[in-house]
Formats: sequence, C-alpha cells, structure tokens
Amino acid sequence: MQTSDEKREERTRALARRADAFAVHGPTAGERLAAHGLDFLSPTEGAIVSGFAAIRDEIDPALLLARLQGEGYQLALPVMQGKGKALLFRAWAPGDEMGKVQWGIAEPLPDKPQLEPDIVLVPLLAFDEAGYRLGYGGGFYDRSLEQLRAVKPVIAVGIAYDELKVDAVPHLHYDQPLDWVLTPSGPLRCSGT
Ligand SMILES: Nc1nc2c(c(=O)[nH]1)N(C=O)[C@@H](CNc1ccc(C(=O)N[C@@H](CCC(=O)O)C(=O)O)cc1)CN2
Ligand SMILES: Nc1ncnc2c1ncn2[C@@H]1O[C@H](COP(=O)(O)OP(=O)(O)OP(=O)(O)O)[C@@H](O)[C@H]1O
Repeated sequence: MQTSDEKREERTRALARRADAFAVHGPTAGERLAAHGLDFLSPTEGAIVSGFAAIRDEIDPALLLARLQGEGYQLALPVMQGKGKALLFRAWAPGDEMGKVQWGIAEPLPDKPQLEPDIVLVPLLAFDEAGYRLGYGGGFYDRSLEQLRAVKPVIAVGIAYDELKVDAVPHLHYDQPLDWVLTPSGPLRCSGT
C-alpha cells in the first residue's frame, strides 16, 4: 500500500481517537499542559514561540500560551497563505483582536508584525516516538518547518493528548520530525532527530 493511503486510513482512526480523548479529558488537558510549561527546553529566554488557536477537539494550548507570555516569551500564531503554501507567523498576545479564516481558525490581524519563531507548537492527530506526526493533510507544518529550519535552528514541539501516541506514523521524505511532544503527562523527547 502507498504511504499516502496508509496516511489517509491512519487519519480516520486518529480523528476518532482524538474525539474520544477530548470527551474524556475536556478542559483539564489544557490545564495540565500549562502546568509543565516549556521548562524542559533550555535556554529559551526571550524566544519566539508560535502557538495555535485550537479548533474542534484539539487540545487547547491557550493556558500554556498565557503562562509563556508571563515568562517573557514573545508569542506568535500561524497565518495561512493558501493551499500548498507555508504558513507565516504573526505576533500575538492573549486578548488581541483576531480574524477568522478557513475552517474556523482564528488568526492575528494583518497589521501585526511577521516573526520567525524559534519554537513551534504543532497541532496533530497522531504522533510516534521518532517524532513523526499526522496532521489534517495540508502539509502546512511540514512546509513551514522546512522553511524555518533552512534559516535557523527551530524546535518543533507537538501538542497532544497522551492517547494520540501510536507505534509508527507512516512518513515520506518531506515530513519534518518533531523534537518533542508535550502531553498532559509531560514532555517526551523524540528519538528520530
Ligand atoms: N488549530 C489549528 N491551526 C492550524 C492547523 C491545525 O491543524 N490546527 N494547521 C495545520 O496544518 C494549519 C491549518 N490546516 C488545516 C488544514 C485542514 C483543515 C480541515 O479542516 N480540513 C477539512 C477538509 C478541507 C478540504 O479539503 O476542503 C477537514 O479535515 O474536514 C483544518 C486546518 C494552520 N493552523
Ligand atoms: N516541503 C514540502 N514540499 C512540497 N510538498 C509538501 C511538502 N510537505 C508536504 N507536502 C505535501 O503536502 C501534502 C500533505 O502532507 P502531510 O500528509 O504530511 O500533511 P500533514 O503533516 O498531515 O498536515 P499539516 O502539516 O497541514 O497538519 C502531501 O501530499 C505533500 O505532497
């Protein structure tokens, strides 16, 4: 079977698993994430961190982002540039006015400065120990991490429920591995990088 077919099937299973995890953990998952912070990364003083505005049953990093802002991190959120294009990242702080774009995803307004994050928090549907992840299939984060990593070292941290860990996520040459995954139980260092 082609890896793209495997990915599609894995995506269907992963969406069901994430819906279950969301139903079980609800908002406490975001509180537990925030309790860990990014203390497992060092040194990160003044680093630019891209978060994401959670949709549907994604684990919500809002409390984690609020904590990071309090610790002096500069926050940013991704902005879609269109299908097949890398994301760009704009400065954002909790409480900022937001624009809504496709799929109900809130984005910073276009007058906010564009930033190049040092740390990218990455939403996902499934992940494995090596750091491979499954997303919605747009390739947005693969393209964006490839672009950022060509310029400077970037740490990619998947944000996920513990239950989304699988033995192996099928991957292809363009898949950009995660360095860490942060779950409500704590940080996991990925082995594949
Ligand atoms: N909160 C959040 N923000 C994010 C992402 C994400 O996964 N979560 N992304 C991560 O890449 C990017 C957006 N990517 C997305 C890609 C597809 C769909 C989506 O819902 N697709 C439809 C089908 C689309 C179609 O073909 O018409 C679907 O799955 O039902 C959502 C987000 C950037 N921002
Ligand atoms: N660096 C890249 N250059 C060109 N095409 C790419 C690149 N990265 C990904 N793609 C394309 O994007 C498509 C989706 O990739 P993939 O299934 O890995 O997305 P995903 O990681 O699940 O989604 P997302 O990152 O948006 O959450 C693939 O069909 C692939 O052709």
